[in-house]
Amino acid sequence: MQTSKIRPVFKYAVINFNWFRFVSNVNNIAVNTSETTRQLKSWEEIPGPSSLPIIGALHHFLPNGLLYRSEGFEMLERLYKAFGPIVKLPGMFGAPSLVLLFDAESMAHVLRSENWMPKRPGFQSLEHYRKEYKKSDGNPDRITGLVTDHGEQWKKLRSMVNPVILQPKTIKLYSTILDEVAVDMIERMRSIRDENNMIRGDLSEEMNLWALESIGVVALGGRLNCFDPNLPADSPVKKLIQIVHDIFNTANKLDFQPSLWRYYPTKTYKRAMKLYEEQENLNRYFIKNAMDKLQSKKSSENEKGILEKLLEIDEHVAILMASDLLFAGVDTAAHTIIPIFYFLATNPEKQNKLRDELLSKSDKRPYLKACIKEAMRMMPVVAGNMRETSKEYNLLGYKIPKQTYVTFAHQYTSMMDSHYPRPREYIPERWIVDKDDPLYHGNAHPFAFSPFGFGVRGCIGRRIAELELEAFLARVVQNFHIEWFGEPLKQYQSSLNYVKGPFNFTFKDV
Ligand code: HEM
Repeated sequence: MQTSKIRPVFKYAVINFNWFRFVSNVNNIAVNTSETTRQLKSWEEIPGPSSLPIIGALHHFLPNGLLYRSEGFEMLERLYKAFGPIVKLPGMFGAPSLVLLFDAESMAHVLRSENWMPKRPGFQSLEHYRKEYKKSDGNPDRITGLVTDHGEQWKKLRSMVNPVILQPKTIKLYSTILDEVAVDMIERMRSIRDENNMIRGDLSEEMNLWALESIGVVALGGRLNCFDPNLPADSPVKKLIQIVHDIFNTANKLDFQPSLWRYYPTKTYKRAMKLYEEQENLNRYFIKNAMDKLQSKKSSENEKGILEKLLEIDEHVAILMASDLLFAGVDTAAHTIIPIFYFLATNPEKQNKLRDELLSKSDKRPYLKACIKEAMRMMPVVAGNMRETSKEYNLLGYKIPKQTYVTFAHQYTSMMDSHYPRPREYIPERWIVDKDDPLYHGNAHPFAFSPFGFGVRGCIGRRIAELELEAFLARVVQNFHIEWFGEPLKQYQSSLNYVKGPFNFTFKDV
């Protein structure tokens, strides 16, 4: 029996078959005995892969099993086809189970009902590092970050930083500098192309450099010089990129797959603690440099950026947020832009249409936004989302206990033809056509596609990410005609959906 056959359903604060060590045992939960509740079908009756003692659902991953050699979208498809819109995924090795939803209305019900104090499970090992392993000031109520805090601590932090980070006026401040980053990246791409117009080396590494340089100007208020052609492999920026990537992968093993780290310090646990510490030290280095630069520069009130404004509120909060932005904003943006290139390369008429819009010099760029959205619908970097329920639910006639992990299969629902006609075709037009067009995106359930999450806990970096992607994509399409050859681009799953090479792109000057 190979545990490597256990593949995650989807992740990033998201989903997996096997990760549920910290949820209360569903059997211990008090059951509401109202008339309606009694009529509901029980937990045991929720359809899903059968579970055997101890090994749970592992046998489904073995040859002839339903989920054999499946992962990501394909695994979701098999589960949906076999069991329908609500699926119970049995836990393994004593871990609790989770409920997977393919029904957009049920997703809406849970997400809206949980929107007061939403709990998105995930990254428990990072939470453990920040709250227990470090024990830096012995204060259990100490705020540790948006990714790792829950309840009142999370709410306090989020309400402190929302007015700064979500403020359209503040975000707009970064449009010029993000465009400068994009222009510099175009230069770099030109300089590292080979005679066939392909990027030498690993394109995903290059896109990570672009993403870090972009988020660096936002989180730290200055350039990190990621595009320096002489950057050594052990430079702080390269180290940070590697560490962020390693953390997503290591956290995936600890937080989403069966692991005994809660009971004794496993090898992966020790590696994770080291990684978290290295990341903390690197962040400290970057933040200190940024703060030194700020001190030597006098800025006027209306020029203040995110770091300066957060520093005025609280230095601890400013440092935490800079760290979280550097963590959450690199791989996500890098592995979103590559699929966008891919869909434009494989749909040259759409690429030409986009270029026409960009060259028209109009201030409004609806097709640019539509091209980005459509790629995110088809190949999202975050496959879905999750909430831990704070109360009991009736979902599609089944009783869902309090403290259940409910996961939303957005990667799948955004590809259902009941929501998006011709779902496997890249049609950016669907996001801009009028209501009477059958492709009109408003015909889809509003919760079928949700790349940045939902509500008060939704992605705080959404506007920043959109601005970065728009600035860079515009420059790329203005400068290059992108082509693709060979097999279709594929994703592999870790905490995020990563695209994997070979990256058979050519970037020809237009
Ligand atoms: C295309 C890029 C991105 C995607 C698809 C994405 C997606 C998401 C999603 C799905 C969530 C969970 C939301 C929820 O639970 O409802 C999230 C949370 C978060 N994202 Fe992003 N994100 C992206 C880029 C960024 C960037 C650039 C930053 C930093 C500026 C960022 C910072 C965060 C943070 C800090 C959270 C946690 C928020 C909280 O729990 O309060 N993300 N993101």
